[in-house]
Parts: sequence; structure tokens; C-alpha cells
Amino acid sequence: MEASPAPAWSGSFFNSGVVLSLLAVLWTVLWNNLQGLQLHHLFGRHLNRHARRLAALVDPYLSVTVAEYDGGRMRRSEAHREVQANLQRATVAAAGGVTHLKAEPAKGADALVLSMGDNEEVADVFRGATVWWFAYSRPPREDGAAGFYWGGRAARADRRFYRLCFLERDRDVVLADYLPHVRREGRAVMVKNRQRKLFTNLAGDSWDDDGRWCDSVWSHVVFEHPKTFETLAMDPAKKKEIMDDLDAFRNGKDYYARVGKAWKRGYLLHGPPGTGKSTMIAAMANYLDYDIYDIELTSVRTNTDLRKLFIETTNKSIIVIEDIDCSLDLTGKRKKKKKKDADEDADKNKDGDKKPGPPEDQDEKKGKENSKVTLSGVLNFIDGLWSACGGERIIVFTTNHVEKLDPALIRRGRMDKHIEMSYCGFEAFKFLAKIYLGVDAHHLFDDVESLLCEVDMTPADVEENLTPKGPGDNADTCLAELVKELEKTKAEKAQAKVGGKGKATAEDADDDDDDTDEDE
Ligand SMILES: Nc1ncnc2c1ncn2[C@@H]1O[C@H](COP(=O)(O)OP(=O)(O)OP(=O)(O)O)[C@@H](O)[C@H]1O
Ligand SMILES: [Mg+2]
Repeated sequence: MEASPAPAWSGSFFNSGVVLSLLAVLWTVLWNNLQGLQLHHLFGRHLNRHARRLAALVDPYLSVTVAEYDGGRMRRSEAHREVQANLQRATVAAAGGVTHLKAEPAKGADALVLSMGDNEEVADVFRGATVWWFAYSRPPREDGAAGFYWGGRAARADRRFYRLCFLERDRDVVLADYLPHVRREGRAVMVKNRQRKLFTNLAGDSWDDDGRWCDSVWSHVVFEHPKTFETLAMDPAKKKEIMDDLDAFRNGKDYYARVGKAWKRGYLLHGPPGTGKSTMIAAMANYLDYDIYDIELTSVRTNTDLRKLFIETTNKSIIVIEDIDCSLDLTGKRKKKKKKDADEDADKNKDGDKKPGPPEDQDEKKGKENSKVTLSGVLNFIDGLWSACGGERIIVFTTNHVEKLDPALIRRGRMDKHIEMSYCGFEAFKFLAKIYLGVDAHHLFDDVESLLCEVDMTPADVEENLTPKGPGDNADTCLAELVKELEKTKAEKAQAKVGGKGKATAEDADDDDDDTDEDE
């Protein structure tokens, strides 16, 4: 936001001669009367502009311009958003004064948020001072700044502005009180209308909404996941610990400023598939009322693109990288290992001992090949200088194989809290039984408890067994089904153990033979 001591918009302040001054005084008197009667709304914005120009002859205007982007074209300005939100109120109040309104969906099925379109103007009155807001846009600059890599999509779009005009005599009240008031009111409107969003980055080679070519862009849908901590099954003490941690983070602005740390926190969620890692992220977002930015690393071409995506994220958000171990070859160490593995495979093939591993998903493979994001790029993204921009962001990594991750990636300070999501325990089961079947106790609970101590079953599988499948299903049938499934898994486990032992014994015997040969 920049205040300009220059006179109002296209008109310039001039003061030439007594006649002109007299005319101006007359106009001012007339104008003030019109204002008092609120008649200017009836005459529309054209009369307003002429009237103001004449009034400027005796009392010049000042203007303040609020641009959509600050820092070149890196990030959308908070002030612009707040002014836009605040002007929704003023625009609606202006009734006939604005002829071109923009409508966007708002919270609630049928609601729309209205704001003024380009080249529209709206008046606002604050403590007796009348001010005018004017919305306008300019084409992208052609001086090379538009091609500057930071700008990306934003650099190629029209530049949008709000200009606030007010009389010199109202300078103090507008700058000291009105503008902070606008920002506060704007924030309140934003909170009221806010729809939480789930963002994902689109692969390069795509077109944005305005038909322009883009490298990496965020695209979003409204986030409406039903999972909350109330319906997330896990050890109650562990759940409370996580919720307390999130509360401390949310309320920790002063703390982070005092200790000199960027206001962000990293969570590593690890555990087998189906243990609720993604579900936990949804519960966290619902609890904190944050947006989610789900980064698909294989679609990000370079470290620069990753940084650009990061800078475009807003405050109060959770940035997620799922299955970080599968996303990219993040370390030189792992790359070397892979090369070694490949060499070993080649040797084996030569010997005719071909044991193909699981086929890698072709898209994933292509993504890995196209992406040049490196471990240091990701580390920079988490805790480099840029990560301090904005604040109030949570970064979550998920993985099924925590042991495969480079220790640098998950050390405390980067991933501050490591949360193990594990197989379903008895407490979690009781919780699910209550939610799914509405039962606190049942004679089959003891069986389930002892079986859960012996076999591993994910909450996803327990949930599936507890879900009634037909009209005849109830707590008895569902629990019996679960016990049957657990017993089956237990039997399979025992079978596998016996098989394993048998194999081991046979191998031992072979070894003994070898020893004998050697001795001979
Ligand atoms: N702890 C839990 N509480 C309630 N529901 C759960 C829990 N864990 C898993 N579920 C259920 O199981 C399903 C799968 O869980 P989710 O996708 O969160 O697993 P995940 O750990 O992310 O698995 P993956 O590693 O394969 O991504 C979810 O739809 C959810 O309903
Ligand atoms: Mg998942």
C-alpha cells in the first residue's frame, strides 16, 4: 500500500486565478450540500468525479494505491485481499452506485459474495470523512518483469489495483484510523465468508483459467472432508497430545517471534497403509480451520518451481507431501544405492537369475525422470530463508517407510513432531465400535481384545468389518465378522511361521551339507 501526496487520479491540482477560485468555492458549497443530502448516489459516479475535481480546486485530494501483488509479483498482498473483502460491504451498501458487480460463491449453499468490477467506484463515509475507492487493472508490464521467473502465472495476468481518494483535510483520519479499520473489517469479512480449500499443484504443460501457458500452478476445490478428531480412532492420550500441540502452534505467534523462529511446524506421519495418516491430515485441517496444499512433488520440475509454489501458499495452511519416500529420489545416497541395485540386477540377468522387482508405476517413473527437485531443494523449502515468509504454516510429510528417509529430511527442527500411526489397538477398536455400531460393551469384546494383541489389523480394515453391509446386519453380526476375520489372519500368520521354519530348517540342512563338502 503506498500513499501518494500527489493530487487525485488523472486530474491535477491547479489554482489559477480568482474567477476559478470563486467558481470552485461555489462548487464546494454545492458539493457539500449534495453530500449532506446523500444525493450524489442518485446522480451516479460521473457527477461525483466532476464534482470532486472541482472541489479539488480548493481542497486537493490525496490518493493511496493498493496493488494486488507485493514484492514484485511474488505474492498476493494481504492488504489487497482485505480491501477487496471490506469493499464487498461498501459495494452492497452503495446500491445503485455500482453497475458492474463480480460474484463469487460463498459459504452456504446459495450464498454469493459480491465485489465491484473494474473501473467501478464506490464511496464510503468514515467519521464524517467521505472517501472513494476506485477499482482498475493494467495489462502486464512489458519491461521484462513479466517474464521474471517468480511471477509465473501472476506475472502474465493483468495487474489489479484499488485506489483510495480522499480530501487533504481528512488525511489524518484516513491514514491513521480509516485504513487500519478497513483492514480489520476486511479480515472479519474474510473469516465470515471463508470456504476452506484443498489445493493441488498441476503438472507443468498446462493452461490456466485465463488460457495462458503455465509451469506450476495451484488449482483448488472446496475442502469438505468429514473426518475430525472426534471420529479419528487412536489412543486418547496420543490424540490429546497432538491436539494440544496444534493449539500451542495456533496460539504461538508471540512465542515464535520471541524465540526468533519462523512460525511453522513440521509433522512426520509414518506407519503402514490404512493406519490413518491422510485421515489425520484432514482432522488437523478441520480442527485448525486451515487450508490444505497437497504438493505432488513428481509434478514439480525444478527447485525454483517448488519455491514458487511455496511462496504462493497462504497463511493458516497445511502443506502436505504424501509418501515422501516414493515421490522422488531425494538423496545422492539413495541414487547411488539405486545405481548399485541396477548394476546388481544387470549382473543377475547375465547369470540368468532374473528376479524382477515390483513394476514401477509408469506415471511415477516419468514424473521422477522429469523432476529435478533435489533433497536440498526440499530442505530449503522446509526451512530455508523463504520458509519464513508469511508464517502460520504446518508442513506434513507422510511415509510408509520412515527408515528409508534421509535423516537430514526428518531431523527435529524440520519435522518437529514424529507421529507413528499404528495398527488398531483395543482402545481404538472400542472407539470405532462406538461410532459404527453404537455399542460400548459386548460379549465379543474380550475375544477382539485378545486377538488384536496377537495380529495386526489396520483401523481401515477394522472399520470395514464394522460397517453394516445389509438390512440384517447389526452389532452382533458385525462383531462376529470381525472376530472371524481376526482369527483367519491369526491362522494365516501361524501358517506362514510354520512355512518359514520349515524353509529355514531345509536351508540349515543344505548349509550342513556344504560344510561337509568343504571339510572333505
Ligand atoms: N485411525 C483411524 N480412525 C478412523 N478411521 C481410520 C483410521 N485409520 C484409517 N481409517 C479409515 O481408513 C481409511 C484409510 O485411511 P488413510 O487413507 O488415512 O490411511 P493412510 O495411512 O493414509 O494409508 P496410505 O499409507 O495407504 O496412504 C480412511 O478412509 C479412514 O476412514
Ligand atoms: Mg494416505
